[in-house]
Amino acid sequence: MEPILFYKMTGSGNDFVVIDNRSGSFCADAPKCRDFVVQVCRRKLSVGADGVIFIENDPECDFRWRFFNADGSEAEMCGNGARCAARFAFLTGIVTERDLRFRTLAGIIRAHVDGRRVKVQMTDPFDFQGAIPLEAAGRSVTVDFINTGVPHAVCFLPQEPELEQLDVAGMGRAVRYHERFQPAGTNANFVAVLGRDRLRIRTYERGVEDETLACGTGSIAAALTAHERGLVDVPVRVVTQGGETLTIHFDRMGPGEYRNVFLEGEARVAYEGRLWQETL
Ligand SMILES: N[C@H](CCC[C@H](N)C(=O)O)C(=O)O
Repeated sequence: MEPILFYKMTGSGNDFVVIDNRSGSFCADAPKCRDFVVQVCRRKLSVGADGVIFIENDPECDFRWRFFNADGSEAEMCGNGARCAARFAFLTGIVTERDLRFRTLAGIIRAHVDGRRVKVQMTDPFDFQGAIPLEAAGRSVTVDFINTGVPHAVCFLPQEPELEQLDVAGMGRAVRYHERFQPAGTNANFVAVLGRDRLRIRTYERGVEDETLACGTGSIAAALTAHERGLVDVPVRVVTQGGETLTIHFDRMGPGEYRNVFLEGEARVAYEGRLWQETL
């Protein structure tokens, strides 16, 4: 069978296989698509990634996408993936303008591509819930919750050293699967406030089922809930586990109500690949 062409991209350490699927040859058969994603995301056994992005035709927008986590689950949105998708479309000539729009399950995303830096306007966050008490992994914690395209729980820690030492995989899994957030589950973010303009974050991602080096929608959730608590001003810079900083702009419209949410950071191409079927 023909090798499959793809770009391997990283949005601040959140890494993705990006495929031009305007021919429609993927995703038509959901179980096959899910199996393909799971196989290709296996590190050391195939390309390895946190997720797969398929770019497809759309009647109104420049394109539409379908986003899949490494476990094969399809997610409504991915902030870092959106930045990679926008740059991929510009680099491969799917779009010719630096300002573009694409359709996702969460809604339409606008993006501006400026070299490696990409700024995306997110869909409006919703379902803010403040100060939820939880028993997780044997600890009593309090989390805020907001949906920034996908569901996010945010736990603020008093000091950065506690964040560095935290068992994010263990605590994250306990929050992600907590009954309070079923059936959809949630991503789990652990945050330390570094200043009125900066946060430090570590994220356990639903669908990757582990800590990732960055999470765009999680960084937004942390910025919005920190602002709701009066801990930061706009814009908020979020220092991710991979060391890169994401910048988040937004307007607060009222208690737990945010609009005009923008996520900005680098989206890089690691390599262009030809995927051989034998690793699937
Ligand atoms: N794992 C997330 C989707 C990807 C979110 C993250 N990679 C981002 O950059 O927003 C979920 O299933 O809810």
